[in-house]
Amino acid sequence: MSPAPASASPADPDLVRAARGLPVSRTPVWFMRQAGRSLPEYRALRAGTRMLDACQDPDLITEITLQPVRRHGVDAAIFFSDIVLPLVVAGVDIEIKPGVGPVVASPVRTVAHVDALPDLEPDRLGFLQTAVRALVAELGPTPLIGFAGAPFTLATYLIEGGPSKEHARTKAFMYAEPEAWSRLLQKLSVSSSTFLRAQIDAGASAVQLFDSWAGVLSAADYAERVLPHSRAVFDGLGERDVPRIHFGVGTGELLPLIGDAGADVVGVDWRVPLDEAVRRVGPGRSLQGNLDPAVLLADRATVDREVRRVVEQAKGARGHIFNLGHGVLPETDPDVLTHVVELVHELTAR
Ligand SMILES: Cc1c2[nH]c(c1CCC(=O)O)Cc1[nH]c(c(CCC(=O)O)c1C)Cc1[nH]c(c(CCC(=O)O)c1C)Cc1[nH]c(c(C)c1CCC(=O)O)C2
Repeated sequence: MSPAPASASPADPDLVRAARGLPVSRTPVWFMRQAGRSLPEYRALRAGTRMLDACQDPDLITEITLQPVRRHGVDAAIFFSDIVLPLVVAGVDIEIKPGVGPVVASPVRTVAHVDALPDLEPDRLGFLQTAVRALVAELGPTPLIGFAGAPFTLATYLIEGGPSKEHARTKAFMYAEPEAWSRLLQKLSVSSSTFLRAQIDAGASAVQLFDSWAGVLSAADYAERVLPHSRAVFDGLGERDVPRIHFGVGTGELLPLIGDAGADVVGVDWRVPLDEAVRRVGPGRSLQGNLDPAVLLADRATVDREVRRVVEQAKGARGHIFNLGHGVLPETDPDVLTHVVELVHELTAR
């Protein structure tokens, strides 16, 4: 029996319809890192609370997730959390240092370290499901995007012990210990899948898998040593019929492959124009992106010109979700974000 076609009803939000290549009333817009330091109300709410504590407090999660929806009128909320949270909940000692990023107390450097990594017990995610349910009730028709980190990007933090530019230790481990590498990525795929399932089962309408640092790999290494594990994350969602978005930075050479992980939507950074991305990604998938976040720091005429260019270059895509090519920079003026949402809606109203 062939699988049932992806279902969608006219009542589905534009984000879900664009992800499936169906007609929309206007191009949906949201921003990676829309909740966060560009918003004074976020900085006020976070004052005195550590990032990973905030990520485990249902009231804070709910309020922080809603802030950008209220302020900007974006077409989706993204669950406030972090890609390392499933590891933290499982018991791995990780801190998110302000201005640095995730720092791991005991990096994974040996086969024994891999085998000692704790599994994520789904019943530890009650706080997350409480927050998702509260959010879905508050959001009404606005969809909530759930997310997780992809196995490769999570492995870079575990192996390097923190953020890194070259990811040399990660690659060295991948080449030197192929079996342990595969076991590590397999463990991470299970935990990311568990994290996504918890969000979908509590009411998330779409999911995004962040493989932020996959762009440091050659296409051959990505295809052989990474992609199967990202695919396992999506496969682990089973019959849950929500659109799947897959994104990484600097993935120009990987665009023909990334969709094969099982994505309905491929996220593109600012390096590859969307008309070229359509050719590289191929048919049957929508695109998300790809305004350079730094453009938002420029003058209004430049912002408008670049927004128009992105909208124009997306015209050949099966569906388009407007976003930045990576996260909102903390120094961004939030009024510019609101303006971009209005402009995209105005330019694409049908
Ligand atoms: C690589 C990665 C991380 N975390 C994440 C990724 C993948 C996305 C990407 O490529 O940017 C994912 C993430 N992190 C956060 C979100 C929330 C949802 C959203 O996009 O609005 C999401 C989707 C909140 C956050 N995650 C983090 C913040 C800032 C914490 C603070 O407010 O002090 C937020 C709002 C911390 C974090 N966490 C991470 C980094 C590099 C940092 C920045 C450290 C810093 O510069 O201070 C790891």
